[in-house]
Amino acid sequence: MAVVLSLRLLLSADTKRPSSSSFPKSLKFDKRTKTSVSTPRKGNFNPSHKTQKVNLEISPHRAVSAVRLMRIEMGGAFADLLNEKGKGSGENEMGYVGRTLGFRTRDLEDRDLRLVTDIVGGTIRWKRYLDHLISSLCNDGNTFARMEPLLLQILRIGFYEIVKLDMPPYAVVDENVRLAKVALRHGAGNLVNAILRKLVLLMETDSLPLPKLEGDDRAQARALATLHSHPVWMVRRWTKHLGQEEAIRLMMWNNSDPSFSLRANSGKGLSRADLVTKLNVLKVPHELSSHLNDFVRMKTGLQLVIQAGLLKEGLCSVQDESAGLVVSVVDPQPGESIIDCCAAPGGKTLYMASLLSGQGMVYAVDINEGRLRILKETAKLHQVDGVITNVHSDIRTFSDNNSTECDKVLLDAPCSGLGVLSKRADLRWNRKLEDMEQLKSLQDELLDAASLLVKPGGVLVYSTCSIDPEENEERIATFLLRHPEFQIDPVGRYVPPEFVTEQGFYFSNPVKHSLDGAFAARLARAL
Ligand SMILES: C[S@@+](CC[C@H](N)C(=O)[O-])C[C@H]1O[C@@H](n2cnc3c(N)ncnc32)[C@H](O)[C@@H]1O
Repeated sequence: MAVVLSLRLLLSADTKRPSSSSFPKSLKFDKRTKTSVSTPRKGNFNPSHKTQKVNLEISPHRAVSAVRLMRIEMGGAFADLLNEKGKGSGENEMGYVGRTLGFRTRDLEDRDLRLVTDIVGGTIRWKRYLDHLISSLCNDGNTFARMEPLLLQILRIGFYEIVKLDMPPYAVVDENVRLAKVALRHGAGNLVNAILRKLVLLMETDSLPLPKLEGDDRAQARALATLHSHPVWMVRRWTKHLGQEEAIRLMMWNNSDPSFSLRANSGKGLSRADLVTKLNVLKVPHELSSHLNDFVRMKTGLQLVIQAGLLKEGLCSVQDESAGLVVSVVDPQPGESIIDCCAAPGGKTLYMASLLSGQGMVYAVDINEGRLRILKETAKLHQVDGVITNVHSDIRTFSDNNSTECDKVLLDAPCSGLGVLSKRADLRWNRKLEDMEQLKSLQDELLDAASLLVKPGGVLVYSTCSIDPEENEERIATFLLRHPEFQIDPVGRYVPPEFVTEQGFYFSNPVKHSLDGAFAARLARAL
């Protein structure tokens, strides 16, 4: 469900991009800084597509991937959107190609869509690594620095297909050259040809120009950042906290294909056994979660689940087990009152509500009205709206103005998301080191506000989808200094022992548990 929720969020975000009048109908990209892409509109929205040129020589997945990558880089699209789309997504994507490049290709088939998903996600993840190779193979530094955006995306796609997807190299060269010639101009095609052929030769002699892991810590961090395609600051941080070997394993996890979990929605009367039957009919390979009764894990087949309408009908949600285990830490019981302080888009609220068996109340507070609206609609769809009250507010104002005290309070705080980089392909490039300080002081403020809403004898759960100790253990340590009325309630009674840290916190480690990274502390307020 989180996926469906975010899809809807993303689509609504898409529609809020600058008006189409500011963009030409189709364009050639001159300078990287001046690039624009045509503005998305809702639905199958390109009435003029029948009159647009159709170029059957260009492979649809490459044209769509190139345009999609351009849009992501411009902030006009989200990297994981394609994972989330069902019927009609091919037509929408081709609409963007038509308006951006001025021609369409043949329609996308399901296989093409899967390729687009792989190529877009992979090209984004491997951006630093690919750019290192591309710039090394350009004749001079200026060629790369001044490369127009569409040309760069075509080259990245070609490099990714050859180096990481192991696709037949000369077919990749031909197809990407053709795309550059048709979408840009003849000379661009020649450049793509020259650079990709150099790459193929280097691959054949196993002599890619990659940095060596040598020199001082900084030099090694830079080399690792290129070899595993992450920002240098993340590598330095993880090397410091985890050691180099573990940091490398983490980066390898972040670069691997994400797996997904589905939660059977008991609120709608669907048991996990019912969900398994449906997945078997769809021939989606899956396994039962060994940690959570309502969850199944799957590596592939999400598109099939979406196309079959299971998410749209509210029968199940896409939710990582690591998030489900945070709810286990809260341990909602029928009859309880629970405040979810940062609730939207509602993954945890909805799961908690489904565990209340119709008795009790989850107050879902969020500062973001749009996201909260989605939570409200999904709660209705999931038939758990009877036990959810939506509150649009900043939790700091809410706790100042309300004397409410509840049995349990969940603060699923805004965080760096460093635990979910395998699912969020572009997040590593958007997150900056400076964000960490701001996030930490926001987390402290939200913790203080949330603590006021816990009744004496009640429980406060602080959680993040970060693996960074400064956002996790450190925030709790400083909170406990400010709030001696709280103490750690070890989570061993609520989650399997492999997730319990020495201090009694819940921690899912992507490398160790093959789940997203997540943290939760359960804090009991004195009577
Ligand atoms: C990590 S997300 C929550 C995800 C959610 N718990 C779930 O499981 O789907 C953080 C949320 O905090 C909200 N938020 C940020 N600052 C807030 C504040 N001061 N008061 C209330 N909500 C806030 C954001 O709008 C965002 O929806």
